[in-house]
Amino acid sequence: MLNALATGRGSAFALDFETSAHVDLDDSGEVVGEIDGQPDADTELIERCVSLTLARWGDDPAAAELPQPVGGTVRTESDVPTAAGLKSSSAAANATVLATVDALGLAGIVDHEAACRVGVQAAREAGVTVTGAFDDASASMLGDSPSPTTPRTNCSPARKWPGTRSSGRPRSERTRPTPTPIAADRWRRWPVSWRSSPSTASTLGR
Ligand SMILES: Nc1ncnc2c1ncn2[C@@H]1O[C@H](COP(=O)(O)OP(=O)(O)OP(=O)(O)O)[C@@H](O)[C@H]1O
Ligand SMILES: O=C(O)C1=C[C@@H](O)[C@@H](O)[C@H](O)C1
Repeated sequence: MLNALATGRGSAFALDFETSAHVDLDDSGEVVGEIDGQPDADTELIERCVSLTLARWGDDPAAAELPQPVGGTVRTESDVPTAAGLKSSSAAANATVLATVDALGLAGIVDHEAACRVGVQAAREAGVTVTGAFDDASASMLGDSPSPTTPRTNCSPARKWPGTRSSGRPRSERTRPTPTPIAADRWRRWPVSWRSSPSTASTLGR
């Protein structure tokens, strides 16, 4: 294991903890997140994961027809302890992106590496990573049974995608680490795998 904070390059391995996400799409025009057992926790990361995934693949010709204006709910459950140096956020982001892909009817079509990158982007935007933590995210997504799929990278950004609004306390009152400014850099390619049930996806902890 190598921490990427010093050089921007790191490595990580998966632990046998499970994180699950359940996504339901609706016509609310907003994405509302919930973390099981943590009513005051910050849900911005998982909401951004849903929104970015919809923006990336919602217009894919193979995607299910979406409600308009598209929104939804996302709920995570996790065995990964938070704030323990185990990057629970990477597992939550991965599970949420995959559950959203599943809700779009694109499970098995969307490339797992690309899905992982969307979670990393959401983590950057939510301010829960310094480097992007692609090492942690890819270790979580990879698990123990790689299952490569055909890359599908083209989609149109023409549709208006949902913003985010969380239930519960105002953001200012919720528990959240101080965001750290990050430098823009490039993600590396990495094979990943995942397993899921309809609209629900699980990933391993780092
Ligand atoms: N299970 C989860 N579901 C949804 N969001 C989560 C989950 N775990 C973490 N997050 C989001 O990520 C943020 C940071 O989580 P955490 O404090 O565990 O830090 P981390 O960066 O994931 O890990 P580390 O402990 O290695 O620093 C949380 O405030 C929350 O917004
Ligand atoms: O947020 C980050 O950029 C990182 C966090 C830690 O988990 C590190 O282990 C990782 O390499 C990078």
